[in-house]
Amino acid sequence: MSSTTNEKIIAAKAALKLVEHGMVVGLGSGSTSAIMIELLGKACREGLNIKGVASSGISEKLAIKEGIPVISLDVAPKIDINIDGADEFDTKLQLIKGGGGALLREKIIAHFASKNVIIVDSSKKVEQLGSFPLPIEVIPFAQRKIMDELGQMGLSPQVRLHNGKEYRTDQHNSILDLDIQGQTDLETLQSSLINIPGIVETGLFLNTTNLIIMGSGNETKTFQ
Ligand SMILES: O=C(CO)[C@H](O)[C@H](O)COP(=O)(O)O
Repeated sequence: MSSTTNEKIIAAKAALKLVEHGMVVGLGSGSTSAIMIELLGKACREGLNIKGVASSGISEKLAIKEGIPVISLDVAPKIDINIDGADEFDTKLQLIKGGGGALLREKIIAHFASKNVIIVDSSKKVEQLGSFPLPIEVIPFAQRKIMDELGQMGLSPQVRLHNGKEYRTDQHNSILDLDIQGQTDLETLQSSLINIPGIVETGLFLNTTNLIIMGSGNETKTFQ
């Protein structure tokens, strides 16, 4: 097993300790969240009584396979805890997410959750966000014009591809990956992007996270 995978498992095991009987749990997306879902599934099979709200079709399928009762956000009375991964984080608990293309539902769940826990391996910690290209979800109808505008803003948008075709999200939208290196005013960047009609959401998670659990070697480090 790679040291990165080991760190993801260690972080997920630490997060599992925060999940209590009766909770509604937000299920993140990506490889670290998949480990989390597998751990939650095992705990459910051993008697833990929780319900999950999935942030992507892939996570939903995995959760069902693992035996976690999955409910839709609409019928969830609340989300007690949301456990998700990240592509980058800084010590101000700001994140870039969306490497797996699930940023919209991930951000919706994060907004409605009482507590947001991010689980990561140590490669995800950065001084300043932006080495990882920022994913944004856009309506395909407006994609070409949005790309022109983002190009003028110096953000070098790239259309995300999958198997040689344009990637489509669970909501049938496109993902553009932006170069935000050197951008320090992330709140303003978020406002500028979200104000462009056709940009549905961005992968900047600036004020949602309560706790980050990072696997570091055989230990965890926390940021809160
Ligand atoms: O935001 C995400 C998916 O949209 C993931 O949480 C992010 O890409 C991290 O993935 P991984 O755990 O595989 O490194």
